[in-house]
Amino acid sequence: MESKRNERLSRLRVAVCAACKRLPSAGLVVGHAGNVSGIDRAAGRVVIKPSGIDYDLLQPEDLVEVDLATGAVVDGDLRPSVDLPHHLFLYRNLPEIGGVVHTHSTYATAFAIQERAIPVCCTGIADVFGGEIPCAPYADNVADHIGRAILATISVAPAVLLAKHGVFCWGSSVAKAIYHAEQVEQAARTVHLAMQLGPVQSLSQTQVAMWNDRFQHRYGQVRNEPTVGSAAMNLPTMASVEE
Ligand SMILES: O=C(CO)[C@@H](O)[C@H](O)COP(=O)(O)O
Repeated sequence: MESKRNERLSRLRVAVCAACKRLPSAGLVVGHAGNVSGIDRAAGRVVIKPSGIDYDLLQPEDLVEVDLATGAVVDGDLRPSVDLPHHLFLYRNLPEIGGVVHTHSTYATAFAIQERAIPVCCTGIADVFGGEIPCAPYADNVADHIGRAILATISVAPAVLLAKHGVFCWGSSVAKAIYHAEQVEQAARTVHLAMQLGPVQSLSQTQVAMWNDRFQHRYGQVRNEPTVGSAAMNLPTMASVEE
């Protein structure tokens, strides 16, 4: 029993470490910005990036393991990401999620600086997000202010922009959370370009629902894992972590 739990947690460390390394390689962060975490709900543990660490040097054993209920560090010599309280807040309030990613990716943060949602104005955004990517009002970094701002803003999309700050995304696994972070930036870049050409109009709710339903339920293969993200990165999914 104990060995299965330890095995799960070490696989989670591998997944979170690989996802961390994906942030700079996908162009979603510069320097030490951003962070990734994953959760093992059966163990009640969150594994998160250490604060201010070089992504190049990061190893699974460097990650910090935290107790979900208390927020106490239970394994790791390094200080956890400064954004740990927001990750914990999301895990405590969104029981279905398995991974959280925070970035300052360029185009998405440009929308956040303008305090503007990314509209659902093309089929790719409808597919992945099922609606606009909303923007939460500015929140300072004290206590659970950022977590509360995100929670109050969530609609259907597994992502929220944070005014004057960046992006928080999540998913049922670490791999899906990273996939959503990549897709947010792709959406922001595309919509930004479209806006240079003239005003953009959102798709109707009916059209958004049709595209999203097909993508979420009939696109790809039976497990419908994202074909970019977990497969391309060969990351373990939360399902395999839970096996
Ligand atoms: O947005 C922030 C801090 O407000 C973070 O994304 C930092 O850019 C990275 O912090 P660590 O995860 O390294 O502590």
